[in-house]
Amino acid sequence: MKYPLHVTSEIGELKTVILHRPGKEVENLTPEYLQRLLFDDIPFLPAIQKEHDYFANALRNQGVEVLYLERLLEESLHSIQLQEQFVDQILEESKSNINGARHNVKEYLLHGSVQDLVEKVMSGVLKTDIEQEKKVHLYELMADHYPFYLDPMPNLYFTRDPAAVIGKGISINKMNESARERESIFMDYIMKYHPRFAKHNIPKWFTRDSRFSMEGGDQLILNKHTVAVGVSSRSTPQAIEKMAINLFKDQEDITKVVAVEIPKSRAFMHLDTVFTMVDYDKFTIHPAIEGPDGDMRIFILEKGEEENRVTIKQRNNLAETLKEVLELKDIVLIPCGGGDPIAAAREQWNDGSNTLAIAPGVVMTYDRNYVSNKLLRQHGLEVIEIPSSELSRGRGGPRCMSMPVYREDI
Ligand SMILES: NC(=O)NCCC[C@H](N)C(=O)O
Repeated sequence: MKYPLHVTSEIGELKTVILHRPGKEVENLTPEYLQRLLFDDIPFLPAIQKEHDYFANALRNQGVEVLYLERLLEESLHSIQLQEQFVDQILEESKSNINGARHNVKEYLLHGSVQDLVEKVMSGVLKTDIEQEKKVHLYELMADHYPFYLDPMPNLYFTRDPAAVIGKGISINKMNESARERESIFMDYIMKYHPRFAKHNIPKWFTRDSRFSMEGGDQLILNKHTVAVGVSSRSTPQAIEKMAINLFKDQEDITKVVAVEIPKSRAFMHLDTVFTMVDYDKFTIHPAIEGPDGDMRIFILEKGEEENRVTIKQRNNLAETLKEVLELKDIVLIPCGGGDPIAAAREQWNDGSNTLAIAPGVVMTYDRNYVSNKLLRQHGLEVIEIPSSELSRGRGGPRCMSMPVYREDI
């Protein structure tokens, strides 16, 4: 069987991708919990599903194999024993909400098909889901005070963040936000138990038991030698260094990890919300990540002399650093919203810089970012637009909504 993981760039022809079709979890959002669950508004489920289906079909029309996270997880939980083990881990990691009610919630989750199990875990378990006569604790009787035993996971359709394939291996991420912490359990199970992945000895460059967080939106593979990682509100320098050491040991071609510091703000939560690669020498950028005179804090990590050490060189200009590490004479930075302060801020808020390259020079973007889309076309890119009224409410774009597992080399 063909080795299932291979990603050596951001732009190589995309062959296989993992998506999650938004489900009932987004209907379990209410205004009170929006901020904690990292949403700015409540999507209309039939409409967000329609837009997501359009996205998946657009990928298929380009010859991309679309795998769904929910199906992969169901196929991974192929024995009763694994289903129980999975539920125990989910309950363990959701402990704040299930004090004393563990047995009831476990029984509720395991009663039914494996599809039901996965759907219930993703959509959350409401106090009203458990029969009234089984409840013995005060908090269980107070659904109005807090409605959930298990919180919903509305951010699951951003499959980019909980894990990232790099080269022949994977980084199973330690999520920074508690609302997203459990999401990376799914990819851990898929890699360990799904028949497509389990029999290959897949290297893990980073694991979710780390004390320090890192999320996939910050992990960009510039070419087969170079990975860029955002130092952001979500990804820590400690995690980046740890992953760099592991990559330098076992991913033969990787020689450089470039840590790019970005402002710690909600609008710029990951590097891919402000910077993506769209062609061999072209990148989208939100100009606000550069300080006055284009200054930034950028660090190039390389393998150190001593075991488990790296050497670090500092740089301060993104364009110059990209030319240096990619060995290019020139590069083009395409500013989100054309650099106009209003259009740039508006389109960046709706993920105007968050493009998904499906081949060199061919990208998927949200239709609403018409200023940025026009500019990308003026720079010679082929732009495939995705409807985005509802998808954009979760604050992520086409790159955030996709986890590439196989790309052709460039
Ligand atoms: N890579 C990305 O930027 N992903 C978007 C994640 C949005 C989600 N609501 C979050 O705050 O984590």
